[in-house]
Amino acid sequence: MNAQDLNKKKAAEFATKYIEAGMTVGLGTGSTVAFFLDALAEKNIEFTGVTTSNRTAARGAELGLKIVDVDEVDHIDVTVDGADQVDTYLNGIKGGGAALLMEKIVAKNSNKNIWIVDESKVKPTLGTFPLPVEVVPYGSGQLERKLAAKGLNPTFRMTDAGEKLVTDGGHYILDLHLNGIDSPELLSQFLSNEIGVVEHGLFLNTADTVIVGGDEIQVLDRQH
Ligand SMILES: O=C[C@H](O)[C@H](O)[C@H](O)COP(=O)(O)O
Repeated sequence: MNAQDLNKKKAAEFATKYIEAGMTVGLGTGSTVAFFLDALAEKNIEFTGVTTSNRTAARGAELGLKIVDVDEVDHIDVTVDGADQVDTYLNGIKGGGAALLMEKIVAKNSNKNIWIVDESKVKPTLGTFPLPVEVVPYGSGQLERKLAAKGLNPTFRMTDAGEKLVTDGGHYILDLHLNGIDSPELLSQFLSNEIGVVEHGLFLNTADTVIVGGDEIQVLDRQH
């Protein structure tokens, strides 16, 4: 296992401390969350897991975990998810695995959000990781041109087969290749107001705690 994966695994294993029997737990998506699912299965406690993607639902089922959809629960105690980049205010970019829409819905319905990342993902400012924007297929070419004219350097996310990637929700992803984001709040507002944008990967004021895997584990808590 390479150093980055080892650090993801360390953060994921540490996060299981926050999960108690009987809880309803939002389960994010991605390679770091995959380590978390393994560690949770090993912990062998009863809990209800709320999925954020077909991938997480399938892996959870393979591990014998109880997995339900978000509308089947009346609350979510805590959600554990990965992130692609996290800044010093604990804002982040998510969606590298194309699961941002369901992840944001689950996060916004959770009492607490914990992110698990390896140390290479913590940056002073956001934006060197391409920002995913989930868009309705109809008119997405027009939207791409509009975002390009704004200097936001969009590209459609493609599959290995050379097709436009389709998310679990049936949408496309436009990745914005930015050179840093001066104001995440303004960009978030701008994107949210564009017709055809379903959701974007800026997760602002969402994470309560970020667990950073490195030589040592760092636990960063949001200052409310
Ligand atoms: O859409 C995917 C998610 O936002 C992931 O949590 C994020 O991309 C981090 O993924 P990974 O743990 O594989 O680096």
